[in-house]
Amino acid sequence: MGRVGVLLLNLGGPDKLEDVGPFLYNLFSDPEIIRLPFRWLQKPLAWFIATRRTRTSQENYKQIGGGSPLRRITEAQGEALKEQLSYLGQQANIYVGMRYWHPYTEEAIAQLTQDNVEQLVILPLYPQFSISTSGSSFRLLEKLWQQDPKLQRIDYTVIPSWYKQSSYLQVMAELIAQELEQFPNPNDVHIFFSAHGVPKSYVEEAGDPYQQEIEECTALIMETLNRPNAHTLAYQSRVGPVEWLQPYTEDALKELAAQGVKDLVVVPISFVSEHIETLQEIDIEYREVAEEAGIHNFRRVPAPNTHPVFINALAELVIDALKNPSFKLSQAAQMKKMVKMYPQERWEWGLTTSAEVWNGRIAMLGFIALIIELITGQGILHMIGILQ
Ligand SMILES: C=CC1=C(C)c2cc3[nH]c(cc4nc(cc5[nH]c(cc1n2)c(C)c5CCC(=O)O)C(CCC(=O)O)=C4C)c(C)c3C=C
Ligand SMILES: [Fe+2]
Ligand SMILES: [Fe+2]
Repeated sequence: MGRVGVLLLNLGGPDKLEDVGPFLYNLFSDPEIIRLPFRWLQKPLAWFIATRRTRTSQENYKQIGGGSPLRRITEAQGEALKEQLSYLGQQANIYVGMRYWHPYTEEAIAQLTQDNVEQLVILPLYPQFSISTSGSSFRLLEKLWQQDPKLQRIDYTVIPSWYKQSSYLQVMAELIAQELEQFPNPNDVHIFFSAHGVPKSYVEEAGDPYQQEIEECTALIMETLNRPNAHTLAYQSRVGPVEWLQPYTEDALKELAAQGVKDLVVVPISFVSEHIETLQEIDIEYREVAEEAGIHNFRRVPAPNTHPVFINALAELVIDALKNPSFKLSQAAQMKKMVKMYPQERWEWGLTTSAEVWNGRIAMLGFIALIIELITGQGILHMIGILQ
């Protein structure tokens, strides 16, 4: 076996408050995050939304110490994975590639080519696949591969999603059980799975398998836990005015409180590391919502981070991937036949010449309206709540 590398993919987060603006700009510039009919509008709109969101987002990062812990935790996971792989007899170099902040995926790719990696396992640190997370990273990697003949010589394989992996299910069940045991009557505690949301159209129009994988993952964790507790699945972190997957976490918490639930354990299900959406959104914002509604005993299950059973899950995934036939980026990006990802797909209304002309005119009007709104602070985006 040649020199082996493992590329861990994650979203990235601002290390300090000054990074928040440029990080948000990178995020909103991604067409897999904001799906627009006109590609040329992407960057101005990204700049606009990022500018308007920076202050609120900075306030949130301030509450968790002034920056995201995602880089530190992901690097620690990488070191622990290297050790565990070596213990299992597999030597490998680990590379961390973030989508929207340092260390960028491009930096990781440059490093692994310099190290002459011959066999590579691409492992997203998202248990479930979504167009907006793993899909976006795969799309970027596909582009980098097409551009670089050196990369094309690497024998690589992709793990598109891994929410069914037995050691992962085991660690989730263990972490939940530990939290349940903190209550006087563990079996009476309500288990609340809070998944990261995505716009409903991703699932219903673009064919994102995310919701189905989240639902299956929840059922598998409950099966592994093997306890009689009642449970709920809801979706957090909605951004913007469009409809996202429902029920929303906030509404579901109020609903459970109205039903008389007093003891609750929240399980963050789309993440494997602590970050702003666990430390700020769940621990501060949703706790407040729950307590105000009457759920007085609110606990949160920690993310797996560097838990040894979780690191072993990652190591098992890598070892299995090296043994199995390789899975290519093009296959991973289009796992389900309906999945539509940019830039391949074009909107139907852009397919005729006259439609293109009209698209351009409408987009120009939209862009002018956007600039006016930016200057005056008044307009449709304020009215519908996308801007404050
Ligand atoms: C606007 C659309 C967004 C979609 C769709 C989305 C999906 C999605 N995101 C994660 C995981 C993470 N998101 C993080 C930050 C973050 N995400 C969005 C927006 C969307 N996410 C924003 C605006 C931000 C910045 C924070 C904020 O201002 O709210 C992070 C990094 C957090 C950190 O600690 O820095 C992660 C991780 C998943 C799993 C997901 C869909 C499945
Ligand atoms: Fe989010
Ligand atoms: Fe996000």
